[in-house]
Amino acid sequence: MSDISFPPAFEQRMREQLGAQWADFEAAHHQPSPVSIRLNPAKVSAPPAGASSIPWTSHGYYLHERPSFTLDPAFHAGAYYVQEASSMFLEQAFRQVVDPDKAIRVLDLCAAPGGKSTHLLSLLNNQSLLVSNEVIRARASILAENIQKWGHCNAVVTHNDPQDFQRLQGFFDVMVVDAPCSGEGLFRKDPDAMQEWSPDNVALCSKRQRRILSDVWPALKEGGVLLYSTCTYNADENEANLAWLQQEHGAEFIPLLLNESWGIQRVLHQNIPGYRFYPHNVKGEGFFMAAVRKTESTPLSRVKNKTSFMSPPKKATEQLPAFVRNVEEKMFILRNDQIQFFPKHLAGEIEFLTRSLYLLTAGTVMATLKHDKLVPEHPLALSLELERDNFSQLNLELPEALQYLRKEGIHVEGARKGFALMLHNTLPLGWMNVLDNRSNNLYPSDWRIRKS
Ligand SMILES: C[S@@+](CC[C@H](N)C(=O)[O-])C[C@H]1O[C@@H](n2cnc3c(N)ncnc32)[C@H](O)[C@@H]1O
Repeated sequence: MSDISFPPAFEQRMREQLGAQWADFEAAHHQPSPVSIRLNPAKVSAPPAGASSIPWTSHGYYLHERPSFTLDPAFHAGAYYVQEASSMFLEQAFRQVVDPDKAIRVLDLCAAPGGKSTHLLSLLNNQSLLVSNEVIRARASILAENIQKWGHCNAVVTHNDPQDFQRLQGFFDVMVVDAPCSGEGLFRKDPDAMQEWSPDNVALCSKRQRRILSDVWPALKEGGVLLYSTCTYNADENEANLAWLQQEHGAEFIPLLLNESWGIQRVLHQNIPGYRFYPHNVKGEGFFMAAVRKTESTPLSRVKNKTSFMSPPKKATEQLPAFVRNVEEKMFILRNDQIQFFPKHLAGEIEFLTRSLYLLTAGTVMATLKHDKLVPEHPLALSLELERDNFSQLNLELPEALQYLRKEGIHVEGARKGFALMLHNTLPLGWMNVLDNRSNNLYPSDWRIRKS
């Protein structure tokens, strides 16, 4: 049993906060963290052998041991996301407050590496739009990678400061703010996080969270819903921030229904309900979530239907049906020699975003244009919209699949000349370019497996 010594000020506060439950809380920190994944229901349906369901989410599973995810081709194919179980409670909040049939605009403000955004994509209907934002550049690239892997084309990845969203008055129906926090709920999983913890850091985080909330609040429409979460236990970063939001702006709190057996604690602060996850009561890490409805009147941004995107040249457009399903329902745009596509009905909204924010990706990055020819990009191989039957497909056994994912050379006997799709257990992994006497592995260098 490893010895855990909490920062003294943290321990003192938690002892007061938990009372008789303190001993159980401390004991939970001597237990291993549960390992959990969330399946991409658009790519796989069968749970892994021996896995057990996470009760508050439809596609989340606890694994009985931690496999090497890096050496599992399905992980690289976007078939699942490795995510901490408590965070998947987002699904409960979302399903309880959002009409599933309505086309809505959702912002995930602090989105990297993409756990909540990929989850939201599985919950949203095809008519809806997800704007997934990250303020730190390197993290925004990882976010874009994870969104592309998930395979949906109704997401935009932006790299902006929260205050930039003030340009989008009343634009969003739902906002998820999974705020940067002091991380008390991660002490079991990552004991090094305790080194960074201090009462001053909690105060700093709380101040920053208020600034983030007030920066982004104008972009939520009247009647819109904010889902606020952190992975920390203290009230200053959670319910006190929400009480502040209510005082400063018009907001009402939305109670969520809980199943008692889940072990989630309902907290009330000035009559404001929040939901707290403690590792001794819940099979997951520390987490907090609350749902808030905006009651303050807000002017609405005017989105025009007319767009001024650059279209691909005619010769390229003629080739699109060979690559993508239902091209008539999509808009294809040319951005820096790359063709990206998204649902046609979202064109006005995405144009509006392009004028107001810095977009890394708009929908799926499908191909690069080379002398009027389309060279497919990696995300197209993982896209749910790929016209798969138009390509040679080669199912690789595990050793070859790993060779492919390391970007090594592999034999592609029997594949037609041209771009061929590499698969493992029927899941697309990426492209090979098959030439007369050789073939080129087109797996992206940045994404390749480096582990032996
Ligand atoms: C808790 S993490 C988000 C995790 C993510 N929602 C997920 O489920 O994968 C918080 C994120 O906020 C970002 N962040 C840090 N400072 C920020 C700020 N001042 N404004 C907005 N986001 C910030 C961090 O880079 C980090 O990606």
